[in-house]
Amino acid sequence: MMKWSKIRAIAFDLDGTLIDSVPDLAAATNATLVQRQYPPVTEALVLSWVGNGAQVLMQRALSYVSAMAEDDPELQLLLEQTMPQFMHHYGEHLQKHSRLYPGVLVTLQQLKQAGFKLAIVTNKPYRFTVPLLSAFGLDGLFCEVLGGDSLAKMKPDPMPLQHLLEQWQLDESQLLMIGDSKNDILAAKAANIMSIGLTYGYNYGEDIALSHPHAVCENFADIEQYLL
Ligand SMILES: O=C(O)COP(=O)(O)O
Repeated sequence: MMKWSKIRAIAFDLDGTLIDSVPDLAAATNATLVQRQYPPVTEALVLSWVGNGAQVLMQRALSYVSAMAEDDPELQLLLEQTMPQFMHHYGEHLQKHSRLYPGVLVTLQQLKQAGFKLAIVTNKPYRFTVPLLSAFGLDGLFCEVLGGDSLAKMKPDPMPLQHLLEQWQLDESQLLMIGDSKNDILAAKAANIMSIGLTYGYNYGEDIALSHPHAVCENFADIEQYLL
């Protein structure tokens, strides 16, 4: 039986949960596409491609503009050539237009104050995750930061969450995953831990409730009712 009162540590997703990062991801995607002589795409399209890390985002973007299938070997080759350009552009944009969602900073501070161990478990490459956290004054709050490339597998694989369980010597009932995407909820279920789904982020246009997290919240601060 899963119980909120057992939770001692919380893993947070980043994009679409703590930070609205799509404006900068879209700017970097478009700078890359234009550099490759493709037309730019809308922010709404980029939003629908976020969730499985930088490489898959660019793979979806290139497939869209070139009309090649995502698994076409020619697209794979193009992707390999294009990734360094995307990584450069995203490094340039990182926090230009991104913003923290309402209530994030205060709620995280209160949870830390209450004694919860906090971690970031994102599919964003690690090298962008750390500077983004510090740009928004969040860096001191987390004892562990795992990027999409920190371990051999990323969400929806449970590996990053299993890593935290092991690292922190926690029982499965003591770790909670909070995120906006089905990748977060699937990873939590595969790791046999509790999860909260947030409705305001990016989930490929799907209702997060369809992934059956243990609770659904409309605002970040609403998570407090289960924890404080
Ligand atoms: O970078 C992505 O594709 C998604 O990142 P997230 O796991 O923080 O939502």
